[in-house]
Amino acid sequence: MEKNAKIYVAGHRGMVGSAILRRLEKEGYNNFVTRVSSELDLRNQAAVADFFAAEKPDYVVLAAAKVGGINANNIYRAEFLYDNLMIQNNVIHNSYLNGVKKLLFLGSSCIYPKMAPQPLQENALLTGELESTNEPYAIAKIAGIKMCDAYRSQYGCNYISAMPTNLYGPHDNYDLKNSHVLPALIRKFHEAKLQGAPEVEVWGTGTPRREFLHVDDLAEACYWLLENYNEPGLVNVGTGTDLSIRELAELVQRTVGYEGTIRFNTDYPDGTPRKLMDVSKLAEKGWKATIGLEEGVAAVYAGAFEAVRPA
Ligand SMILES: NC(=O)c1ccc[n+]([C@@H]2O[C@H](COP(=O)([O-])OP(=O)(O)OC[C@H]3O[C@@H](n4cnc5c(N)ncnc54)[C@H](OP(=O)(O)O)[C@@H]3O)[C@@H](O)[C@H]2O)c1
Ligand SMILES: C[C@@H]1O[C@H](OP(=O)(O)OP(=O)(O)OC[C@H]2O[C@@H](n3cnc4c(=O)[nH]c(N)nc43)[C@H](O)[C@@H]2O)[C@@H](O)[C@H](O)[C@@H]1O
Repeated sequence: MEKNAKIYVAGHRGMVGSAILRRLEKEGYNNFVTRVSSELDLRNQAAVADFFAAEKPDYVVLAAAKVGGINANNIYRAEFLYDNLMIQNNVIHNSYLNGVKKLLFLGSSCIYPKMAPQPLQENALLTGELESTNEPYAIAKIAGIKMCDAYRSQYGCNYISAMPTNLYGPHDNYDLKNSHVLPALIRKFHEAKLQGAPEVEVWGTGTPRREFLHVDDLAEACYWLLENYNEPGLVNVGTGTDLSIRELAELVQRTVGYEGTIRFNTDYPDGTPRKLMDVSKLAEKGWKATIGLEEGVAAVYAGAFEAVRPA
């Protein structure tokens, strides 16, 4: 990308968008256009059309989305489908109408079938049933991938799709009802330690396995993709290693220094048993994650994670 190119980072205030913005600023890019959702609701087709016509960005990072953990996905099924479809359709279509040179779309590892062979390869997409708890969100993300490819096929748009695994890092969401597991556990153990609580509740059985990538590693991968990757289809972005939720809880317990007990509440769903991604496609092109989980969680905790965001 040209150093003076105008880059629109949609969702720049979120965990991923802010990490990508930090990475691009570090590289010397300084011609950004951003909007918070109260200024520009990306579900609003007319507002997005006016925004793109006025700003005409050269590049777009689409990191705006309705995002949440297993509980939020399972409860707000309509919002996860509607919001994400509207955001994607409006940003991708108006990028095309306004001649955006390249767009990076962010999907998620939940797009793969619940029981697909592990580690998950990109060609597993649409080969089986999805996990029910986040099917609406996954369907929206799959639509985004297919839309990028359809606009490449019909209009020659260079729109690429990256599939990150579960992420964590600065500006994560710590709302205990709607967040992902890692920020939730960091907050739960932290508050239990402060309050001297005898136990911490962990959802599910503790047996599912998850892969966790620090968001600064993701931002590095996204920068590489923006500079070097111009192919249709999708590319997994992860660490290539996973652990059980029980092991994760014990890791966070050690990091926080909490000495009480862990209680598993199976009233909550486990979700997908495992979703370890095959990261060889990006590894063959020279990118690998560098931040280990123990180190990353310690850094997040030491950063005295931000106040809980409004629900
Ligand atoms: N977190 C993960 O574990 C994870 C894993 C895989 C993939 N991803 C993907 O990464 C991307 C970003 O996720 P994240 O974790 O950074 O989420 P996040 O912290 O919740 O940030 C989402 C951003 O989207 C913006 N947004 C939401 N609805 C909007 C609307 N109607 N109009 C305009 N902006 C809107 C928000 O803007 P405001 O702040 O201005 O309200 C927010 O900054 C998403 O595509 C997500 O699917 C995330
Ligand atoms: C990357 C994201 O993965 C998401 O799936 P997924 O990893 O199961 O979403 P998480 O909410 O991170 O849950 C991962 C696992 O951690 C368990 N878990 C244990 N304690 C907690 C807790 O306190 N909070 C939460 N949230 N989970 C907890 C949860 O039951 C599940 O088995 C998708 O729903 C999203 O759409 C997105 O794709």
